[in-house]
Amino acid sequence: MSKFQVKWGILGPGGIAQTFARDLWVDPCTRGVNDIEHVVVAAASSSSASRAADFLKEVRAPEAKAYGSYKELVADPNVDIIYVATPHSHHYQHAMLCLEAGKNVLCEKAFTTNAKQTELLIKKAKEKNLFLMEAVWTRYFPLSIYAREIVTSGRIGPVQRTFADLSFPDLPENFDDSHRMVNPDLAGGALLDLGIYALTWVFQTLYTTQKDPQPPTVVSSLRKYEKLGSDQLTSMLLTFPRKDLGDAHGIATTSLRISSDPDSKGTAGPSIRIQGETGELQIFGPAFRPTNTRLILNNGTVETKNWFIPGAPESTGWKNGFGGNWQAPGEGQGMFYEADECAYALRDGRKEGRFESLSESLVIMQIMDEVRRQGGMTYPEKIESIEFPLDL
Ligand SMILES: NC(=O)C1=CN([C@@H]2O[C@H](COP(=O)(O)OP(=O)(O)OC[C@H]3O[C@@H](n4cnc5c(N)ncnc54)[C@H](OP(=O)(O)O)[C@@H]3O)[C@@H](O)[C@H]2O)C=CC1
Ligand SMILES: O=C1OC[C@@H](O)[C@H](O)[C@H]1O
Repeated sequence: MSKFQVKWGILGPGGIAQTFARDLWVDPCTRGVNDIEHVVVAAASSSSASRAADFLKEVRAPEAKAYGSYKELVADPNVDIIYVATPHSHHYQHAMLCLEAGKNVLCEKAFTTNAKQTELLIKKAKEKNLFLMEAVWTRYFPLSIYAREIVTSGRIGPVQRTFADLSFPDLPENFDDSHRMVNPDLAGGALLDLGIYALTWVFQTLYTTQKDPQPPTVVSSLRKYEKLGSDQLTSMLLTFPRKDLGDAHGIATTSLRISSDPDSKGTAGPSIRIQGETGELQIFGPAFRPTNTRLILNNGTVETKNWFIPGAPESTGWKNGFGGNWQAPGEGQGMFYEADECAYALRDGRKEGRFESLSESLVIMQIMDEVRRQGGMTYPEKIESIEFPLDL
């Protein structure tokens, strides 16, 4: 059988771009995907072509084109789709650059700095008939597909409440003031970086899976990192209106000061609890890359599952410093699941991802705008701007 090949360009050769490109290298057959293949054909650094070339060597794509500017990358006719992996402050400018040049885009989370920017990217993608997807990779995991099926199958009854947390004890020592995780110039803070995953679980279970989903309301509390003004502790209570079932509640929390998993052994219990009238589904592991589930029904049934993420057989495992990015030997990171989704969309002519529509991404950005408004957290005007092009 001939395979559908996707030619990737990487924009911004930083930490996550490296993880993503390593995952593209994993043979799709190891996850039962036999009809597509991924190849990295180009990468661009905003500072130098040699940085892009070093990156390409690291990710085992030494033959790919290395560019010293993003403009050159978007003009490369050999590239099918561009993975935008710069800080979220810059996603609007960089994704718009790609779309204007006629490229399909997978853009890292958070989609943009604010909802207006997301809205304009969606408008541009539609106008140009291009594929656009926010890289909320967790949505494409087999574990997430299972969780959504548990909800839609009715096995736990109508879901009344979902709790989800993603917190890491990184402050004050792990990030200097210029780090993208805290620097307001790079749209830093817990909410846009980590809180989006807690919101992902709340939305997957109370919005994506509903027949006629309505945007929720939110009340929230946000504590700033005194030094810089970005958020370090944010808690959100969302109310999802439902016609026949009554309101459901989602509680999404995030922090850069405390941990979802203080002993790194899971002793603290599930990071996500999806609670229905006849049972609950618990999800274990960091909310962005969970690996275990436990279904507990009111009738006493308990079903536990491990969701191994297959990688290159020779992979010896690795850990990349902060934020719980690790892989056990033989594991992949799991970013290839979202890459596969992009491949199938390009092959089949779809313009958005199946498990998070662009309109849902927009609703989530609107919620994060509202949480920032309630907490009085603003970013510098230049990164909130909708002007394009703008040299940030
Ligand atoms: N899905 C996931 O699991 C993860 C997603 N992310 C997301 O990916 C994005 C990037 O994060 P991460 O890879 O950790 O960031 P890094 O700082 O490691 O890399 C970002 C890259 O963007 C480029 N860049 C362009 N302009 C700037 C600028 N003004 N300041 C800093 N870098 C710039 C740089 O490459 P150059 O200038 O050479 O082009 C840099 O290498 C974020 O939006 C983050 O939310 C991050 C970690 C995990
Ligand atoms: O998206 C992410 O997921 C993993 C975290 O470690 C990282 O900080 C974040 O950007």
